Amino acid sequence: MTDLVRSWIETANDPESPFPLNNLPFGVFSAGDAPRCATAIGDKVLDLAALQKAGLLPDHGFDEPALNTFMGEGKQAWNEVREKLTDLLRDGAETDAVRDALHDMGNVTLHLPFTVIEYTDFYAGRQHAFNVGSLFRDPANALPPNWLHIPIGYNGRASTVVVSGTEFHRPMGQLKGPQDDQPRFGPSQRLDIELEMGAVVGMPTEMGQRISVDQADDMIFGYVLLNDWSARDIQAWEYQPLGPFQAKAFATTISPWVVTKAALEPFRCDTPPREKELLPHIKDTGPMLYDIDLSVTMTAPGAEPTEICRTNYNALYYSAAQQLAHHASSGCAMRTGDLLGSGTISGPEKGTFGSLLEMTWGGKNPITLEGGATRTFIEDGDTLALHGHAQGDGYRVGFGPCVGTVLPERADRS
Ligand SMILES: O=C(O)/C=C/C(=O)CC(=O)CC(=O)O
Ligand SMILES: [Ca+2]
Ligand SMILES: [Mg+2]
Repeated sequence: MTDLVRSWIETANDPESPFPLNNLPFGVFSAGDAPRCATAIGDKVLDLAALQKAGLLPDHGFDEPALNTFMGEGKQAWNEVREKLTDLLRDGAETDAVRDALHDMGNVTLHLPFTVIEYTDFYAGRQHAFNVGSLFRDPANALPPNWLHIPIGYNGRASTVVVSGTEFHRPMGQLKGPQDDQPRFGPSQRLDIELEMGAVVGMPTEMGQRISVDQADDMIFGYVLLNDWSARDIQAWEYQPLGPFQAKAFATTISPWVVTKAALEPFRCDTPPREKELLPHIKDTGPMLYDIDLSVTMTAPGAEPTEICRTNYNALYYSAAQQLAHHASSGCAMRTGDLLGSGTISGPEKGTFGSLLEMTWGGKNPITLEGGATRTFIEDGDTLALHGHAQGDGYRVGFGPCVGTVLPERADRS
């Protein structure tokens, strides 16, 4: 485990700060002007477009309103910028040029950090797959027969991936409960969250090109928190045989900062023991997961937040590198700005489940929130927030907020 790298920006040295010099995540901000690329340091946002203009950083398109140009340049460029920023921000290195490019985090707007080109969602949490299989199908055969061999996924929607803080309306859809003769069209009554992490693809592949797990790992630029909002009633009626469609297409929230693989390197850890030997194209090549503490809070209107789940990214069965290697294995081209959802992260016991569907066991066991309200699924005005950080020795690597508030359904159709 590495130690805290001290910065001349004092708030970055606070052991509770999500953004010490060890982190240096990438995002996009504006301060009443044009969005451009930034990093976070302590309670400040550092304008990378300004540093690029001043000649303190090479031109990686930091003046653009998305990180895609930089993300497509690959590992060497990513690491060079990280080293340069570390030199500029290190304790004792204070300069006017860098000080002038800082903004208070509280005074800026954070935007979607990159243009999401495509969004694929996986299903790599073993306990989640077991729980959902038990609830939707048959507890005796909860895990599908392919699950221990393939990182199962489906192609989701990039069009509705939004940055933390974006509100959205309750989704409408076709609903048919087990007791109903006919489906009807209406607002979802079983709106849920999914606690996931997103892997952000930096380097692309060509159509037909196959990659090893290690090559896939090198292509990943970094990670975000990801809430894959899910309408369980729409899902239950629509999902066979082609998988989720409208049930997960209406909104997906990500955190505003992409935490780089370099920052997470000290927190690498092993995948779990393999119950079936994996095929060569996705075999483990070393520690492939990360030790990242994750939690979820739920807040009813006017009340204080309640922590409803605490778990760890290391509860997954497949790593993002294995998912990416599998994704490209047929010859599918992967592109800069592809977003891969990990799948819902649920640990083995109660209190570690990453969706309300599991926490309330299909809506049968309500949970009680601060202020006394009870919930099975999400009600209008509720706010859900994912939190995540890797804990180092005297510092932490945080992801920033991943928050969304659900508004009532839209009355109109326009
Ligand atoms: O019916 C199923 O088994 C799948 C259920 C899901 O909710 C799929 C999904 O979003 C995968 C995940 O987040 O783990
Ligand atoms: Ca999901
Ligand atoms: Mg340019």
